[in-house]
Amino acid sequence: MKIQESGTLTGQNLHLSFGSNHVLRGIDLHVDQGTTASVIGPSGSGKSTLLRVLNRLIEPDQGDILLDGRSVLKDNPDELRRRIGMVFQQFNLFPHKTVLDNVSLALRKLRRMSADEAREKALAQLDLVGLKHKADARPGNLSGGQQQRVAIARALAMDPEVMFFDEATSALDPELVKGVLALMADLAAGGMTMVVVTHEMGFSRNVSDTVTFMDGGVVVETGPPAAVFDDPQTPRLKSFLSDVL
Ligand SMILES: Nc1ncnc2c1ncn2[C@@H]1O[C@H](COP(=O)(O)OP(=O)(O)OP(=O)(O)O)[C@@H](O)[C@H]1O
Repeated sequence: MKIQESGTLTGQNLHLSFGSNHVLRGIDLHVDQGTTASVIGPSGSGKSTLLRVLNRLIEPDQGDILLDGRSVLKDNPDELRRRIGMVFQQFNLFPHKTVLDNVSLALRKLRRMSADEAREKALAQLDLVGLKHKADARPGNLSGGQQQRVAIARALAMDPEVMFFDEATSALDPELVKGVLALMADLAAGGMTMVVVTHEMGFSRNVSDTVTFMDGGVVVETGPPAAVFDDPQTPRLKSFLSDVL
């Protein structure tokens, strides 16, 4: 994996409404380059929406997004999405293409690599996630955990500065969750900058540098895992933790 020397990401006072539903109500989130921020909170609190706003799949109504201290809102949104890799709950692989083609396609189309170059890079990336031997398989013949590791390889192949994970293990059978979380932990330990929306409290506590607890579209508490999990300050976080731990 190529570790980037840039990738400090900041969301400032982000607001977003869907019609009359004010989903993000002034969110601040800061992730230093080389660190992992996890975002936790009850269903509907706005976690996924925050990720989509931070990579400009949805434009914020208000607020700013900075990469390495520079606002990116006036840039072409494709430029930001090129710099941020995204892994979704539902892998989003092309079912009719091989695993290798799934990983190499964007390298050829967006990075204009030759077929040989893209193949080489895709195989190296698949090797990193332990799936080089599945290069010629179709996604449907892989387990959910393997498919998610292919999706991670596909995102990493683009050399992103930051990786976003949106409940990457929520669709997996319990026995497959561990392998994907272990891969994510390896990436974090290797210095990747990551924002991880997760219901996996063990991962959040053990792997993150910071934990942000959202509820009702606001950040209720944020801090290092020990503070958030062992010394919650607000009734809302106390109640959430007593429900999920
Ligand atoms: N595309 C959309 N159009 C309209 N409303 C939306 C859209 N996406 C999300 N919402 C609404 O925004 C709110 C926040 O949803 P979001 O998916 O961000 O929450 P979440 O914290 O990620 O929840 P979960 O943990 O269940 O995934 C919800 O009320 C949801 O119904």
